[in-house]
Amino acid sequence: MKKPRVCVLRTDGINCDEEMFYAFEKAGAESQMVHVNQLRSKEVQLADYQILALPGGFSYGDDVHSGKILAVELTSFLKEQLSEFVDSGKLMLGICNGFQVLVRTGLLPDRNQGNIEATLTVNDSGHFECRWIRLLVEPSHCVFTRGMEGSLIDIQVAHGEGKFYSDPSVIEKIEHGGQVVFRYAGADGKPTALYPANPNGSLNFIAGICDSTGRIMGMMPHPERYVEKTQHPNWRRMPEDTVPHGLAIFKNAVEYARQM
Ligand SMILES: NC(=O)CC[C@H](N)C(=O)O
Repeated sequence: MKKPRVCVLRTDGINCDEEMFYAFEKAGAESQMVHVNQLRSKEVQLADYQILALPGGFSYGDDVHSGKILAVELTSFLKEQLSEFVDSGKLMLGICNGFQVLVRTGLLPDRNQGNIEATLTVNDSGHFECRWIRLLVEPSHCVFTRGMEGSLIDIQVAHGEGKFYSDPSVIEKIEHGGQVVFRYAGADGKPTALYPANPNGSLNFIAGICDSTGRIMGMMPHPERYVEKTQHPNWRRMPEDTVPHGLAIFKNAVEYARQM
């Protein structure tokens, strides 16, 4: 069966692109590094891919606001291509800086390019948080977490601006629309506002959301950093057949994209 093709989008300051590339390859896809200028010049066509992956990092040095400049670039020069991509049933994944970009384009929470309805702002702690945390996978429309609902996953965060924040009416829409995909969880497995289990103070403990189709997903934590068992600090104590929690997310995406 043909491998789904993944466009791993790069630009100045992105630094999690190699990991994203590897995670999708490991999950059975064919990854390709694409610089945003290659899409702008039409040297590369977005339509040739089934998945668009926006990696983490510090695009354009987090200047103005994390993810802001890349978001403006995308909505200014690639708006139609992005809409066509989503409307044709394809997948988009934004991790950390990629999530910030998706929110600042308006593609999240619900495919409204140019209309920013939410933000990811400075962590309540006031500093960069880089460590392992735990997430609860919520029941949602998200195709990336099929079969994982209700489970707890171990994952790393690495961000300074990860606090999900928006108007209460937007939060309500996301909550009632089954668009909350991940929440920060405490040692008891329940969603929590308490630091350090919740690293940023996100409203409703939100760590990741999807659009109403479930095909655009953004999350602050980094699943691409846990696609090998040995990346987990306690890997020696884990059962032989443990599937790294991050890999499960990429496998779901690849499985879905195979059916296209
Ligand atoms: N790892 C990342 O993608 C970091 C995102 C962003 N630069 C922040 O600090 O919030």
